[in-house]
Amino acid sequence: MSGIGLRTEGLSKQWGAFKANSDISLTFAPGARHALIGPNGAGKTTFINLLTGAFAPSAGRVFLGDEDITGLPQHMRVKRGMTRTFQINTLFPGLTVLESVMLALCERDGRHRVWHQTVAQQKRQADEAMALLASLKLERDAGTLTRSLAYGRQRLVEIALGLATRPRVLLLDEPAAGIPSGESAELFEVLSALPRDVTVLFIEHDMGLVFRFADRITVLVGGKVLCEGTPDEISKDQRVREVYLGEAEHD
Ligand SMILES: Nc1ncnc2c1ncn2[C@@H]1O[C@H](COP(=O)(O)OP(=O)(O)OP(=O)(O)O)[C@@H](O)[C@H]1O
Repeated sequence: MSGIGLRTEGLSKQWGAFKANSDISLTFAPGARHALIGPNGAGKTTFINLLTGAFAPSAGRVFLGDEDITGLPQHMRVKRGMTRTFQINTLFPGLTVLESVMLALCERDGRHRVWHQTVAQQKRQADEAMALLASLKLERDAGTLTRSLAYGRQRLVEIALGLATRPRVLLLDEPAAGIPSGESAELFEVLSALPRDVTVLFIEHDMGLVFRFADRITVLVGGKVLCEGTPDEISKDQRVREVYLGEAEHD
């Protein structure tokens, strides 16, 4: 499948009088590695929740390619090619890495309620799962229980489960949260090597990783877009330095 863009128009989320997202209009180009940054409470996770359909917007629209998906439930958005990972670990601890990915493939193919599969089907699925694990440099962990993996590798397995849905847009909410810094760079190396037909939007607090791996950056502050641009433009933007990067002491 080819890459697909994502666009929002006037997206807003309000709880009572509190505006967590205000009038956000953004475009994420097909194949982009787009970072969403901003101080704590800026509304980044809320925005992702509006994209995935976990929250209904108070106003505004979401487009996947040319299709208006604002009214679609979450599982239909996954079917259309939009997948997310979470800040928290959501793995089955008692399954091996390979079993976990094969389960995700079964689910994708609608075979999770079928008790019988032919040997040929199983083989195809195992081959696909192993290829996916290889693309994330996880093949040597295929037979390991997910609970026995180092945390950084567990996060990679989560990304493998997301990729098993064959996303065209992958939304990552702090994929490196809780990972030691050496391992988080490795995780981002793997992510940046994903095929360009997957559009990646990620939330990340580590400015080193953001500036190394993003080709576009959007800065959210107080639920609004402060600015958007290339890493070079963002690093030179005086407003960003004052509001956000000053805090993170990025140079
Ligand atoms: N379900 C909810 N009901 C009410 N307020 C909420 C809800 N979810 C989030 N908020 C509020 O919206 C604001 C934005 O939260 P959000 O989690 O989107 O920020 P964030 O930029 O992702 O922050 P962080 O970087 O700390 O994860 C916060 O003040 C939060 O308390």
